[in-house]
Amino acid sequence: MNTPALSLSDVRVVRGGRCIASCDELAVLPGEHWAIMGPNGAGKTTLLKVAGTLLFPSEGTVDVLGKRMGRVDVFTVRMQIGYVDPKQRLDDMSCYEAVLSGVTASNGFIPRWQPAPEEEALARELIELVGMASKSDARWSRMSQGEKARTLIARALVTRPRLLLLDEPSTGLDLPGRETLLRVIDAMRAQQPELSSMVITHHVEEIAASTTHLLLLKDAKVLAAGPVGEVLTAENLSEVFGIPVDLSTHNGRWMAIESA
Ligand SMILES: Nc1ncnc2c1ncn2[C@@H]1O[C@H](COP(=O)(O)OP(=O)(O)OP(=O)(O)O)[C@@H](O)[C@H]1O
Repeated sequence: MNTPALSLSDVRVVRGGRCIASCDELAVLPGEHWAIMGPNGAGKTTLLKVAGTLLFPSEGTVDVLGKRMGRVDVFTVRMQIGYVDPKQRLDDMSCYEAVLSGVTASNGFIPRWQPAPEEEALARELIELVGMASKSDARWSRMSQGEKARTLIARALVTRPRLLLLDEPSTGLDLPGRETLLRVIDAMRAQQPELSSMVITHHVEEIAASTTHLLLLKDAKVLAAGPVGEVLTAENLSEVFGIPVDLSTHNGRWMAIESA
């Protein structure tokens, strides 16, 4: 059976008496790659945190990688989830050390910890995958935002997660930086066919070509969810963002502007 990487049912997150995110039904299958879009405050990060077992909903059922939240030790599930928050700060270590530190999920290199040779080899492989091989000695404090984003993705992949969750990975990147990051995301998905991923983004130009599905959120509710070809429409974008939108495609990617 194709057990979903993530399954949400009647989920509601309530804070201060207000529902800040909800989702009636959602299943993310192995090999599916979802983009999550919606206006500021729509509840995107809140839902991603629920998916990452970092936040428990006030109501509803959450199954992550076949395990029901509330019935299992979340730490065992978390080891199979890669969560990338580009705002995360790491100690001032090298790219190689930062990636390896993902094995122990520590923000710093544990002095007496010795990585296994396979872990070192995987770290090098992932550094290559994210295009940081020539900068594996670069220190965190001197990395550009794009280099940090790529290092954090490699770090999240070092435990070979089955579910990868990225919260606005393109934030603050210039055009070449964004395009490099999207190539990294496409390459990573191609290399790991069983991986499922969810990526929050604010702009359709930041949706990687390998994206299979889209979740649109508005006012803490799901406005539409399904295959990207069906859900990513000018009509849906206009409704979710509250302005008339023209949408076009180019080489398997998308562009959106306000309609004249
Ligand atoms: N702990 C909390 N207590 C009360 N309100 C919260 C809490 N965390 C988030 N919120 C509110 O819930 C709403 C949804 O927040 P969330 O961060 O999920 O939105 P988002 O769609 O990711 O927004 P953005 O695009 O601005 O990052 C926002 O109005 C936010 O202020």
